[in-house]
Amino acid sequence: MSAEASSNVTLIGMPGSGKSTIGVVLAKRINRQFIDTDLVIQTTHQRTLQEIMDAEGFAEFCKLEEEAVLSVDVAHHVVATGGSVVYGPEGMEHLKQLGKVVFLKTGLKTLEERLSNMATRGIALRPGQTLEDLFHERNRLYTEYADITISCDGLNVEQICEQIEAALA
Ligand SMILES: Nc1ncnc2c1ncn2[C@@H]1O[C@H](COP(=O)(O)OP(=O)(O)O)[C@@H](O)[C@H]1O
Ligand SMILES: O=C(O)C1=C[C@@H](OP(=O)(O)O)[C@@H](O)[C@H](O)C1
Ligand SMILES: [Mg+2]
Repeated sequence: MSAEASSNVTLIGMPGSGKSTIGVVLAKRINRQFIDTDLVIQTTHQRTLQEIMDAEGFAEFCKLEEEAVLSVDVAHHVVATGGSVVYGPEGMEHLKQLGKVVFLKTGLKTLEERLSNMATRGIALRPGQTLEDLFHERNRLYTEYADITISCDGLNVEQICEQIEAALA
């Protein structure tokens, strides 16, 4: 990995774990640009994530998400991803090449409190899958891909940024 490429920091974790919120604050604090792959998908396809998910379904959404991730070619960025990014192994390999991958680990209770709008938030749930099922399935994948894991429960955005910065130093 080149020094230039390794300057990126990619945030992964469950929907509601704070990737988009923390990403932009972290970028400002450590003087990087910010990119959210959810917005790359939306602007590329000129549709909201929910519209894509409703029209195309889970498998196609994941394919479009991986394509969007593979199109990201940046340096000195904080990259916030969508929670389902870990279903795309090639996309994850690409993000690992671009820099450090940080897992924002958040407990199920915190996520349940934050994700009151599950039905409209465009979460890639398979038929019959609950948030708890998803939580267990995804946590294994996030852990596998993470270079750094931050336990976020009980911390505010600034405290999480401080922990990420300390782990990157
Ligand atoms: N550390 C935190 N403490 C309290 N609320 C948070 C924290 N991080 C994120 N949030 C809130 O949780 C919600 C989901 O955050 P978001 O950044 O959209 O998560 P993600 O991008 O991982 O889905 C938002 O309402 C955000 O304000
Ligand atoms: O985890 C998921 O299944 C998803 C999370 C969303 O992003 P956030 O993790 O930023 O909410 C978005 O990519 C899409 O709606 C699917
Ligand atoms: Mg987000």
